[in-house]
Amino acid sequence: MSDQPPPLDSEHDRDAVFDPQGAVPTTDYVDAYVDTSTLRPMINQYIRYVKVGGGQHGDVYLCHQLNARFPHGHPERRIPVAMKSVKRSNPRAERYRLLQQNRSDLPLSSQHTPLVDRLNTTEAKIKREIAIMKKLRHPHVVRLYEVIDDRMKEKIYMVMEYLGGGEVKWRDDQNRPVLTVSQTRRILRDAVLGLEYLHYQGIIHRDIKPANLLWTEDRRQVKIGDFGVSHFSYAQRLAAGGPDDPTDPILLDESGLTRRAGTPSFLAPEVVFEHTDLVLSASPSGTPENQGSPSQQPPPLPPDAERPPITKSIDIWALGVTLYCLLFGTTPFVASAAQNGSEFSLYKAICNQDWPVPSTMGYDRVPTGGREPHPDSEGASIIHLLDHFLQKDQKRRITLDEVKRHPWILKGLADPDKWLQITSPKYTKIDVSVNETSDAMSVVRFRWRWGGKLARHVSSLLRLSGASGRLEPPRSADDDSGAAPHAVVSDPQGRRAKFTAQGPNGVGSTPTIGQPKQDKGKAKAESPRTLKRLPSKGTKSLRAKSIDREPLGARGKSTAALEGSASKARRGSDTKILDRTTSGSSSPLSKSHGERKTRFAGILNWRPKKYSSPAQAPSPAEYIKLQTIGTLDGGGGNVGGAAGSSSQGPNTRRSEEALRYYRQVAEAEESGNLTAARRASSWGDDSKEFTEIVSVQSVGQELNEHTMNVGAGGVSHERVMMPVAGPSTQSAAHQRRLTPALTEEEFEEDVARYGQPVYDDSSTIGSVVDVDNESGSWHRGSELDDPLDDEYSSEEEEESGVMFSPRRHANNIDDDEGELEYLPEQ
Ligand SMILES: Nc1ncnc2c1ncn2[C@@H]1O[C@H](COP(=O)(O)OP(=O)(O)OP(=O)(O)O)[C@@H](O)[C@H]1O
Repeated sequence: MSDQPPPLDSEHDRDAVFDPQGAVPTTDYVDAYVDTSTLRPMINQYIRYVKVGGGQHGDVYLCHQLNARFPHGHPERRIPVAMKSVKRSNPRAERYRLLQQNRSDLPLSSQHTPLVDRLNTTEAKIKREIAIMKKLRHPHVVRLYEVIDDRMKEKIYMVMEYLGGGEVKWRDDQNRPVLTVSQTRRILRDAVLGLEYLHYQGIIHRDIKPANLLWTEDRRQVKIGDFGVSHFSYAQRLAAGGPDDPTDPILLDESGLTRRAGTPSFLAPEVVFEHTDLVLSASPSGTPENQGSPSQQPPPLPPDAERPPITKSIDIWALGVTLYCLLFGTTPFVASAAQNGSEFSLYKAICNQDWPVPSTMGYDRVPTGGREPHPDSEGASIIHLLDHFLQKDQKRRITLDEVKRHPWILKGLADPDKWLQITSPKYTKIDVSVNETSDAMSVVRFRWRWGGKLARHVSSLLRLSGASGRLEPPRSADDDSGAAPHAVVSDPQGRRAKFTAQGPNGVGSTPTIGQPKQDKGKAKAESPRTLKRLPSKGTKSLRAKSIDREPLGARGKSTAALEGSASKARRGSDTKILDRTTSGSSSPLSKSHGERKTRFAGILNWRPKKYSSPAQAPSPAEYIKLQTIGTLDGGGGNVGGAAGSSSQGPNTRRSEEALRYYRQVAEAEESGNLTAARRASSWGDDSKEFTEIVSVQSVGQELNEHTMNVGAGGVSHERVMMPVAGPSTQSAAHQRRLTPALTEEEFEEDVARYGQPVYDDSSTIGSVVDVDNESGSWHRGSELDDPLDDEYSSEEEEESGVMFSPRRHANNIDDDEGELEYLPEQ
């Protein structure tokens, strides 16, 4: 395997990686339609399918990005993405915030009130999450592709890489581990790499836990997601060797770090420092002799005791807790039942107690040897690592670099030195300045104009009749021929309009690596008539006039200003703590293309030909292959692992259920498509290896938990499919087979009520208390919204100003009143 894999940008290169270059674009309009082929709702170029997750601020949907530039059947014509829709204002969160502010015993000192919280909106928090995600580009970090932010709408949409495997599940309903030790090691490796990259970028995640590690669809890799409470530290970025580049000022507000956020069982001792006992503070190693027992409570710290700084080390602690969870099926520290499972008793335990060592670890029940394992045993190695992870004194806690070099982590890797070299975050550095971000704005759009009133009327008729993608007879899911109503092509220099004919389906707003340059011309040629047509007489845009274009400069500025920051408020749950379940509860074209290429030359390994220093930079294939080698080693395949067993633990699976739900249809209609995104994340662009790994799978094999849960880096015994159609064709029996996580009663009830199974989940819990104002309360995250929320006719979306209307197809544009309108450059 050569260091420099072949270039990826030959036309229709099936191994091209879906890895949009440049800044994440912000699209400043929302056009909502009903896709007439699938009767699914569409937002811009995205067809929305099922809800795969719900969080504090919004829901996450599986969507397909249509890319009409590719022919029917092309694997990249429809790329699965995850779309998180979040409301700008969350009345409940706002009420809670106001309540906090109004409570006289809960003064929020301005000193500790982050800038974004002074801005005081849910929107600011979302903006912060977006601003952070925009900076991230790593194989083990969930990627943000596009932000759809129409200021006239109530919701902001974040289009992300779709992780079809769902959250990492780590225990069954009996609190037994469901992952093998080998699988656990591979998950940890992935998480360490992702986290190392985050820290290198100056980002503290603050909510590392299994539920925020998402599986790729094939369960070979995990990626870190959910940056809702993450914190960007410019100081840390510089300390990590990062460049002194201009960045979003709102992200520079360091005060947010003093506010507690995260999930209680995963909070580091320094975060809940005030619960530390005096004895421990005198000898902060956290050794067993420092344990505090309820009967012999050592005195608490004096009030003026100095709080340790909150650093990236809190993520390392949380990763250690995560490792413990995966190995043992329980959290290392639990709230005391004697104290009614109060959160304070949990914090006491975190700060003062040692953690127990169960006799076996993993689904495969590997003996640990307890606290005194045989020195040569795997148990000894793991307990040693855990000891260093769960070091209460942050100064003595292990660093990620040390974790990577730990013998257990390196175990089985074919070439550990090489692995260490190529996974260094210095190869994955990315710098996206504010200017670049704001530059990635729409300058040209085409408007699909046709009977707005009629569209709304039809839409409402559809709603009244209860028609929906979910309940309607099946349509050809790939019958999406073409252009959706609008196209946005960024022109960061704001000089000229760029024409595309494919509308929002095109890559104008989400470019694709490997996209031949000729495509633009080709696209023009495909529908030249469209571009020349004049606006239709007497027709109305479905979009509000007020979102018409504004001067580029103004828009760019406003976007920059919008890049808010916020530490995401989290909600906690005493109940969760009591139940020991807290842990699991839970395109951009800008600047010149050449310049962009250069700027991103050092990013990852996807485009090796652009490395300035080939001798240093590993090739994508090398990176991936080594990863694969490392994860196929030493019992690594572990197909026998029980990851994500059928038991319905506190973490339910939505993404993977949704995926499996579609899989059968995919088999019927598409031949094993594997998105480039997935190839990128799993195998890179080495087509040979990809073929070797994927093509051996037995297509007709029955799906089951066993084969679906091979673990990070394991060998999938399933053919990897794209979800391509709605679930409506499935019989109840078929659905039952695909939803093992549901009980019989749940299944029947769901089918009776909704016509299909509905998946359950719960939100992350966390805190919005200021660490200096401990009396803040905890409360549970909201449950998922109405399971029918993914209907395009939802009241909520009407309230939000999103009206789905029937969408027309590009190949029908000559039929009647349909027109494309080109809005010229101002
Ligand atoms: N990119 C993705 N691909 C697939 N599923 C996803 C993706 N992102 C999120 N999900 C699913 O949606 C759920 C909620 O997403 P996320 O955690 O980002 O929302 P949130 O509002 O921050 O939630 P929380 O309140 O738990 O923090 C996740 O637990 C996961 O199951």
